[in-house]
Amino acid sequence: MPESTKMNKPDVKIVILGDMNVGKTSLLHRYTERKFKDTISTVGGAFFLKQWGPYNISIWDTAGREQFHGLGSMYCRGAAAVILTYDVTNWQSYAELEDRFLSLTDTANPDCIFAIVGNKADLTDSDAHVADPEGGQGDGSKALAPPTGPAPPAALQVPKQVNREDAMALYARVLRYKDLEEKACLPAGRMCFETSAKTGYNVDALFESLFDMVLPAILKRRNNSRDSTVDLNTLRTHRRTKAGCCD
Ligand SMILES: Nc1nc2c(ncn2[C@@H]2O[C@H](COP(=O)(O)OP(=O)(O)OP(=O)(O)O)[C@@H](O)[C@H]2O)c(=O)[nH]1
Ligand SMILES: [Mg+2]
Repeated sequence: MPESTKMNKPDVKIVILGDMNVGKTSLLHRYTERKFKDTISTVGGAFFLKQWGPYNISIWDTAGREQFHGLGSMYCRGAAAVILTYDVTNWQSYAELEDRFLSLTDTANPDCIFAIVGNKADLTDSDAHVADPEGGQGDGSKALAPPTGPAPPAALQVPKQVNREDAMALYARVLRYKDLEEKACLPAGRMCFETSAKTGYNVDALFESLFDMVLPAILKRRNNSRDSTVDLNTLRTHRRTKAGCCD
């Protein structure tokens, strides 16, 4: 049975946002199916459930197309983590994150975690052209990802328009937008990733470090709901006592 059909209610939610064509769906395919396959532009949104230890994590893929923009804040409602994705060869896709997508995260959890992800690193970076040697099966087991051949000659590489420093600067601005103290948050170095859905470069590292980072949010939610649970036995005894006027 596929992993996604035997799952229960999700404990926590992660949302992938970003402009159309940056590779959001491809990142999710790469992680869940260990493949880079043809995609069609996402309509609305779709989600995948991942079991991580005893917890169920839902990962929401959203549509980057302008016409679906209004749905973004709905998908972000209650999110414990948001992945802001751009294409490293496209400056506009980076600029759009702040102009168009950041405000959608107003509905996320107050302690939501943000990751900034520059995808399509294989187009610019020969390291990213090599399949991720840590590539796992998506279930925690590790296997070598298929080789992807030699890196393209430098002349065929696309110029990189967005650098890691730009991503780290955006991370700092996101924290300011959220009114969060930089010192109290996870450091930019851990939250900015360059990935390639095509080769698998850094894809497991992205998703699996986020899964670990949202675990405290799950535990907090469980504790809160335990605190607000009413013990029916206590309540019944109390009611009976009151009704009988014996107290
Ligand atoms: N070279 C390269 N191409 C990629 C990569 N990721 C995605 N692509 C290509 O980029 C195009 C868009 O990929 P999608 O995953 O559909 O993009 P998306 O962000 O989901 O787009 P929307 O659903 O429209 O918001 C496709 O042609 C992919 O094959 C990557 O890491 N490297
Ligand atoms: Mg898509």
